[in-house]
Amino acid sequence: MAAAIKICGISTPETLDAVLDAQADHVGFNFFPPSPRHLGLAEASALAARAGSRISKVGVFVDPDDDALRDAISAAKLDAVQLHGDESPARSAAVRAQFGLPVWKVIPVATASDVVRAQAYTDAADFILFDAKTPKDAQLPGGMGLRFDWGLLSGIRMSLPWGLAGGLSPTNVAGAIAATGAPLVDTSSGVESVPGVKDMDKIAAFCKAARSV
Ligand SMILES: O=C(O)c1ccccc1NCC(=O)[C@H](O)[C@H](O)COP(=O)(O)O
Repeated sequence: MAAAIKICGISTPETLDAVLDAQADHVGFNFFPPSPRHLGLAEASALAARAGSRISKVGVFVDPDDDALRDAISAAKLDAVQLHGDESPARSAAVRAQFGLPVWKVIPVATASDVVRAQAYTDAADFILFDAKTPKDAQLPGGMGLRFDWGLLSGIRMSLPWGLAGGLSPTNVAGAIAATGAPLVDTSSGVESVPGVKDMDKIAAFCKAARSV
């Protein structure tokens, strides 16, 4: 079965349309203010209205408080919440219980022990997204175009559904799926011309390449 596709960090109507035209499965809306892909509530609301129910809308957050989650979920009619910070299993479970949406917990990966850590979220999240661990002094915890050693996922047995992120692009996504068996792939900077500016041709090329495996 083809890997599902999430295009993250969409911030304009035109690039949202490219994602819809390419029939990606999920679109990511970023609610982390320091990100170049960050959306205000009014922008997110307008994009969500344009997308309607044609695609699953995933909100990306970094250690959000409940007010931030409530406002974004309501404005963007989110279908899932992606927790991309240091959220513990208890916090992840609390978000899920309070807001009644599936929680995607991001596990930053640099070593084999990071992959093992995902098991702690078995009863606290609905989906695990493995992403490259960014350096301690990095500006962002994601969306940096960094990849990790995909070999760390070799033979992986997960109790939760999972996906792969980190440095994926139209040129390497097919190889990434072939190497890891990832059931979902996620990209942000790999389909951009400069940070925060999505490229419609790259979005189409990414989706085509992901489906070629
Ligand atoms: O994209 C961002 O700016 C961002 C900022 C803070 C937390 C997460 C962020 N992105 C989340 C994603 O799901 C990205 O798609 C994922 O990190 C992969 O990014 P990239 O390596 O650029 O493809």
